[in-house]
Amino acid sequence: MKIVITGGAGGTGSSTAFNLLCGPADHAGYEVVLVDTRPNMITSHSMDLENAEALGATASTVRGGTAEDALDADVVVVSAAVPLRLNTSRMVFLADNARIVRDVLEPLGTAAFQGVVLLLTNPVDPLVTWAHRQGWLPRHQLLGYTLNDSLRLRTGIAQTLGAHPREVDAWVLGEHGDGQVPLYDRVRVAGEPVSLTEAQRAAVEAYTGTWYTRHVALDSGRTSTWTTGLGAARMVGALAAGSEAPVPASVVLDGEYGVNGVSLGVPVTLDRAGAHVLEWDIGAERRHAMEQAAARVDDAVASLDDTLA
Ligand SMILES: NC(=O)c1ccc[n+]([C@@H]2O[C@H](COP(=O)([O-])OP(=O)(O)OC[C@H]3O[C@@H](n4cnc5c(N)ncnc54)[C@H](O)[C@@H]3O)[C@@H](O)[C@H]2O)c1
Repeated sequence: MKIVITGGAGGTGSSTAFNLLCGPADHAGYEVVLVDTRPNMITSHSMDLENAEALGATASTVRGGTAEDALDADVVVVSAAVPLRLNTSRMVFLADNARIVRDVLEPLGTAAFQGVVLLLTNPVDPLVTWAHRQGWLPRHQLLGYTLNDSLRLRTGIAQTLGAHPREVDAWVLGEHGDGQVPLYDRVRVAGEPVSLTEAQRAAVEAYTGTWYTRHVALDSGRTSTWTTGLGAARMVGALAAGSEAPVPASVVLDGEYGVNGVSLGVPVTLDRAGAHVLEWDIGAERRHAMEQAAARVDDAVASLDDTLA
């Protein structure tokens, strides 16, 4: 498996590489290639990470590379982006990051790329939607990383109920942004269904609803690099080996959940071909929320088309 990380000198990209090198022993050895517009930083990470190979659980390797490495990769993780700055919505990065994503993905479209792209760059749903509309990649080969919303919901529930987050199974679909659609009626703790009281739900939402703004307001200049690198590496592992375990990811929908032609977070299974959408019965209220989230993303893409025209 050749895994190219474009933006690999940055926080999430280098964390993804690290987690791929340390990954579970049942994952195959990966050839991890770091690509970035900061060559010295790539060299720095490669010199550091290649020494960690000796402690790795598999025969994975890491090296620096160039943009051409992506063309024959099995998976391209894209975390290339402009630097984080103070904001209250990921949408402020849409136009600047779309230009970067175009530089990365357009050549893949031209080269009839056969692998899968996992896009981390924000705002992830409009960028996946927009990139798909350019005709560069079929929808199953282009997925956006949205796992963190569900992880934050699991953490919020765990803290509220005094459980360990690992025991909590809880899902957020919809937009990786204001149009989140949490599935409170599917919450399980230690395998058992759990119904939160209004007060418990309010406590959870106080955690999840403010996580992004609280973190950005720290003005640290860093994103959620540890969680995202670990989550992205796990998803690469599922893409490589194939997995029946559902995970959330943003995929352009083709009528599923009442949405057409817009990418939103939905449950998927992963294998070498990419993402396969699972259609769960989420009820009329949440289907409506999915449609509203799709309208928000669609509006953002329309504004982007105007900006880039
Ligand atoms: N989807 C999610 O849940 C999630 C989670 C965390 C971060 N993110 C997003 O991921 C992106 C990256 O975050 P980060 O913390 O790694 O940022 P970062 O600033 O640390 O890294 C971005 C890297 O992209 C590189 N880059 C810029 N233009 C490039 C180009 N044309 N080609 C190759 N490399 C290029 C930069 O040199 C830099 O090393 C941001 O958009 C962030 O919001 C998404």
